[in-house]
Amino acid sequence: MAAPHRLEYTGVTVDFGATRALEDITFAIAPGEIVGLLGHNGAGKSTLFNVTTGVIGATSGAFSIDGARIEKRLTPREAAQHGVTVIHQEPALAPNMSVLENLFLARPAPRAAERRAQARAALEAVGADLPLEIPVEALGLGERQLVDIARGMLSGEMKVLLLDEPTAALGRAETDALHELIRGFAARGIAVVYVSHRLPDIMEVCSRIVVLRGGRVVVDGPATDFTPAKLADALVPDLRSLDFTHVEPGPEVVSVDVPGGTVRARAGEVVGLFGMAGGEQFEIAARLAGASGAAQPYTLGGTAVRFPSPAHAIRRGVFFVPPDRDTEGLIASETARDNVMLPSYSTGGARGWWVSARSGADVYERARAALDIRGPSADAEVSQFSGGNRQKHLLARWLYPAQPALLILAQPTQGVDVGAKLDIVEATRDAAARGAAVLVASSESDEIASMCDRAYTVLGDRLVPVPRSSTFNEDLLTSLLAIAEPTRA
Ligand SMILES: Nc1ncnc2c1ncn2[C@@H]1O[C@H](COP(=O)(O)OP(=O)(O)OP(=O)(O)O)[C@@H](O)[C@H]1O
Repeated sequence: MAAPHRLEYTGVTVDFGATRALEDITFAIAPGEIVGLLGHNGAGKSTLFNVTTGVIGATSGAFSIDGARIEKRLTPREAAQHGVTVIHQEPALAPNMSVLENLFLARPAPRAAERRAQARAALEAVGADLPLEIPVEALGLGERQLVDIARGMLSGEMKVLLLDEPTAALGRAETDALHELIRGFAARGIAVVYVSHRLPDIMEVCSRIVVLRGGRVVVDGPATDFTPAKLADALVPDLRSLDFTHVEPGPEVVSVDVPGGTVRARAGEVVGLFGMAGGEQFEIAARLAGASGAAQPYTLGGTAVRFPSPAHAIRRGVFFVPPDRDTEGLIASETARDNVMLPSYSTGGARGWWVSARSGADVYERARAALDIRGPSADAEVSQFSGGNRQKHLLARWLYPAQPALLILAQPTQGVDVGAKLDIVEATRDAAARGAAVLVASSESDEIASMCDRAYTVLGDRLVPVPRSSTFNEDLLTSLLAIAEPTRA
């Protein structure tokens, strides 16, 4: 008789009130398979993971692990005991506790010597030779993810590994290392489900592709059947092209001296700030918006400014979308509409923005249509929207209620699906066409290339202007390598 499937879903359906997030999900994964789970924002990927890890219960249907059928909702701990491990983009670890303490957090710990031996074995299994006593906050993101995976290994035999956008914030080398580790796990018979909006990552490691749309499985086949274009088409059948028109730039809006040179942007321009993952470009972005400890003096619309807080910057039309959407941007318990309209309610009237002439509801609906936001109604809590649709709310807040003078976006299209990327690029180009200067800070060269008129590459005390060209994406990477080389030597 054939070995049972490692993981099998049979008729899993999940309703959130009137929203059906998953409908009759039925598919099985063999030991050693690496399945790429794809779908646009709100398609149901996180919901399926949450059912599998016991975060939520299915409305109907069940799943089984190694043939053992699981009908009722497990606690997350029971799910771990069944061999289910999940890795998120940002690992859920206690930052100021040590590696060792984190490994045994919320689980029965053996005696000290045994604990250390088990910890070492688990870290070795994930290829992480880390000191046990160092606080987790001292580690890089890639290393923190490895600690998280090692934690999963301590629960017993790992049977199923769920990866939820694990590489979204990783650099190339860390991504390669993680992929190698995933392949190793698969070779040992673990079933892997890999969620990512980065199609090249999926194509690189997955042996099979499952696409969700509207909570249902719409495509299921071997990865070799797909080209990137075919995949994009399966995800968003009516994908438009990424072209945009450049407007003739107006007067200079911003000029700021940073180590290595001066960053300038004119009205109508979208200018990239490109660098390493977690690099200086994000600090520059936050400083301009008053969102960093050190207030940065610079020239805005011809006058010298220095914003001690985001509120000061907002009053001058400097809007900032930070990279970490959920913790820095949105208020989970407020409605979707209020999350978009909130800053305008407090300051809009005084400045006579057009928001004051219309009701907030109109503005919200306009933003929602322009960004193609999908999910529950405007009155639902924003936490009920999927990750990508939450992100669109944050962008909507700064793009629609008021016209920005300077719009600063950090990784605006990270974690959103291919269709949503286009919506965001269009909305950003539109803000520029209406007269804003836009700065886009990113560590993804293709994100910069998809929306910017030109860019600066920043690293350490170096700043290199990169003009747009037909090889813009490669030029960005080359410029980063060129300034990174001497510092490595
Ligand atoms: N707590 C909740 N309450 C109500 N609706 C929810 C809740 N969580 C998710 N949903 C809805 O379930 C659907 C599926 O969302 P899910 O988060 O699974 O999507 P996803 O595929 O992971 O999307 P993304 O790529 O944007 O993270 C969406 O319509 C979402 O609005």
